Amino acid sequence: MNTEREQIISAARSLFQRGLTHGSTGNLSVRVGDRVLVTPTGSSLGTVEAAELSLIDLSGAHVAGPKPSKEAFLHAALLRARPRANAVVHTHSTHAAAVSCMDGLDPADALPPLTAYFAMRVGRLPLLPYFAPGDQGLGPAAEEAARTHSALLLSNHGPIVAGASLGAALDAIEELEETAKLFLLLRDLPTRPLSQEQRRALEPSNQAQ
Ligand SMILES: O=C(O)[C@@H](O)C(=O)COP(=O)(O)O
Ligand SMILES: [Zn+2]
Repeated sequence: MNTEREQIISAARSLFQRGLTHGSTGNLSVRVGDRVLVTPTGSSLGTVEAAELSLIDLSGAHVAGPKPSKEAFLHAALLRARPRANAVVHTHSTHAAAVSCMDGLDPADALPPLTAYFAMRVGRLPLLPYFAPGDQGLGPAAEEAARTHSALLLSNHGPIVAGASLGAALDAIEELEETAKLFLLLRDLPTRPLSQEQRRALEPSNQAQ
């Protein structure tokens, strides 16, 4: 059984090696009791090591290790809002980041349910207002939205997703990225998303993640 530290490093490498994060963007966290292990600020997910992870509490306060991600407060907000979630992943994956910059999106439902897998793994995707990275002013809106949604899109930035496990959060953020890609590919074509009834039949219950 991998430790939480090893799980974070394995997920970080996987995201980086597949181009889902670049440079020193993105951050990951895993709940450990009433503490949270989170990647340190300024680190590359391609090279960060298990011994370099930071520990915060659920208020977002730094407890031990190097200075945590500047988004530690957001990770803590999602974990507070979703007591059954145990992991949070944030990336700047290209297609989701592109959608986060588009004008005219429905802020309550930023991507249509193009596929069943999106409806199952992501559900509805709120678009949160723009705040500079690390601006704690985003915390209350993120916490409120996360009570009823496991995935959020940060305007002009990228997605952040909570899951019951790190594997579940990765599945969901990867599905969000693939659906953003489909959405951009299909922009000039007539498309037929799932109906509201088809969508509702597949959406995760808020309690399940
Ligand atoms: O976009 C940003 O600057 C952050 O949201 C980010 O992705 C990386 O920040 P750190 O985790 O503080 O390195
Ligand atoms: Zn970011």
